[in-house]
Amino acid sequence: MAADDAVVVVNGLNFEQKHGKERVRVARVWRTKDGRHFIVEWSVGISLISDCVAAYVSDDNSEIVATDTMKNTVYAKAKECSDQISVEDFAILLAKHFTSYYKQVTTAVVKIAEKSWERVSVNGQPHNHGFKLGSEKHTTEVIFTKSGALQVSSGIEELSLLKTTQSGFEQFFWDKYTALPETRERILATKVSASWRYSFESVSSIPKQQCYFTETYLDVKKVLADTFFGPPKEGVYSPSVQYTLYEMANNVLSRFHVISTVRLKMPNLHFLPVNISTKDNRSIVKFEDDVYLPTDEPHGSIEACLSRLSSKL
Ligand SMILES: O=c1[nH]c(=O)c2[nH]c(=O)[nH]c2[nH]1
Repeated sequence: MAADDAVVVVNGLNFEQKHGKERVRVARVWRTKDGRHFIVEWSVGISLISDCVAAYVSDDNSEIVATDTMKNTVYAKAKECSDQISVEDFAILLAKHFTSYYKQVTTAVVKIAEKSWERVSVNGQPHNHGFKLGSEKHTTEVIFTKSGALQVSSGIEELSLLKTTQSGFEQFFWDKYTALPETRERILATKVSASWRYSFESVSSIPKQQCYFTETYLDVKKVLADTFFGPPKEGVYSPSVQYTLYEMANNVLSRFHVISTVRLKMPNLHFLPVNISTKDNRSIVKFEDDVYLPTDEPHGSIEACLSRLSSKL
């Protein structure tokens, strides 16, 4: 748990607790006067560290903020947001509310995942109120304490990326169990999970721009994808998932000074060459960098965290 003050001694033992509500689903639509609509769909998780030890050790529930109340608060606060708000700002708004409204709450942890509803175009024109779902999710985690200490992280889940060439894997450690052939030509496919921590330590240090976090999210996503793919014509050679992951993380830290830590998880989703031959060695399908068997079981799992020397992990 985040705060040291969450640990108390009960009957000679250390005790820490928190409670909250998970997967509170809410969608919020904003409508402009000229008929253009905007929508977000969020799944909200709230966890409160509060002084309600009495409820654990006796039948005294008097200090419990009911998780049903937390759920209702999500809808009430969404209603109050008359202007479009980023998922990070909504998480901050909720966390600030819980820590200021309830004297017994010392820390609020709010996690939200936003679905990627994207405006559709019809006949080349952006539609006023039509949206389609992209595959990746925009996530955030906000930790806010009563004293005003803030941590904001954002992330991407399920960002599927694939390139059909400019990837290889050679000169890896060789032992009696190694069978994998070396290659300079393979498909590189992954489903990126990324999370990054902002260096802001209080609400007042966040830039005032309305959709600051949404824009930064889109910019980080672009840096991650552009680094993975390289320039449009020639691409960029990847000698391993590890190398490409490091380049992606490093580019995020060098482009965004407000980000102190970036964590990346990139499964290696194998596309296996297809070679089929008969018993008497007649080839039915001969692999010529064209027919693959896509598989995600098993898959390689590669993850790393890169942070500035000055940052707290
Ligand atoms: O880029 C890769 N990294 C690995 O660690 C690995 N291991 C493996 O079998 N293939 C690959 N590819």
